[in-house]
Amino acid sequence: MNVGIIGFGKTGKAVASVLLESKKTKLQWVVRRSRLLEHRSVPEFLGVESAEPGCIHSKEEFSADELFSRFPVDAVIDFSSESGLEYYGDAAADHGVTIVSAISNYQKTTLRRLHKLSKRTVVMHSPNITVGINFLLIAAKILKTIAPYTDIEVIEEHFKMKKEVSGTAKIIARTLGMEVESIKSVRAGGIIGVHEILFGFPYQTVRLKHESITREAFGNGILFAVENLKGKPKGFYSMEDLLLPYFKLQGSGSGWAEG
Ligand SMILES: NC(=O)C1=CN([C@@H]2O[C@H](COP(=O)(O)OP(=O)(O)OC[C@H]3O[C@@H](n4cnc5c(N)ncnc54)[C@H](O)[C@@H]3O)[C@@H](O)[C@H]2O)C=CC1
Ligand SMILES: O=C(O)C1=N[C@H](C(=O)O)C[C@H](O)C1
Repeated sequence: MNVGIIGFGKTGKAVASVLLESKKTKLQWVVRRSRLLEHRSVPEFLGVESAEPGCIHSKEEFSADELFSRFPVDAVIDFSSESGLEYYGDAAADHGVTIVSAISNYQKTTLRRLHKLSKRTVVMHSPNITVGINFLLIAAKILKTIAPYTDIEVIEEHFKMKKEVSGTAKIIARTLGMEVESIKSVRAGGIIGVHEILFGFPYQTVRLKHESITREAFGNGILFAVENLKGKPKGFYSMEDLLLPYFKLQGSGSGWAEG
């Protein structure tokens, strides 16, 4: 699958390195704000051997329409910022390019715009694209259904410079019917991303916890997403939509629960 990345910052670089290593994707280009490194290649920048072009472009160089026409991709992956969609959204829909947006904190208006684009192409949005956190979210929903009486706390930990409350934590809180103001945030050092959902039962505590050890974890999530979006009809998808089919365990089951 031919892919392009918008945003070549902390996470875009890590995701690009994972995509270059994968045989499932071919990195055609990355688009960044600055003209620095223009026309160099991501493999060269990362110092890795790769036959993939991974050409570095600045958003000033081409319109997105020109970019998709000259360097076609099957999917565009967004690790830029809220404003990234303005640059590529319409052109992606015009060219039938799948949109995978990983922007964690969208304003309502931008989210509505993304939904509108999903009428014209496949769109996936995930504020946290790791398989682990989305599995946790499904597990938390199940546990809350089993034990609606528990006290629940959502704790998120990130690197010192992250200003906003994590988009992941907000989705978790909203999914569990909690106020986003109740989220506990820790900012320290270079923590990549930790999310914990604590269920306080009367005589026990259940902690569902996920830790992104390096930003390459998000690259693995992207690989899962593009693989599972293949062949999907136009529409709006979350990582949960892609994970749920895997919850139907095959066979009679051989777990310990059968005693
Ligand atoms: N969904 C997920 O799993 C994850 C989401 N994120 C989100 O991804 C975004 C980027 O995170 P970081 O890489 O840590 O930030 P960063 O600030 O290190 O990198 C963002 C890059 O995108 C560029 N950029 C911003 N707006 C742009 C535009 N309109 N066009 C082209 N380039 C643009 C910036 O110049 C910068 O180089 C944030 O919203 C963050 O919350 C980050 C990690 C995981
Ligand atoms: O900014 C980040 O880095 C991350 N942001 C996402 C969020 O805000 O939820 C996801 C991940 O935790 C890393």
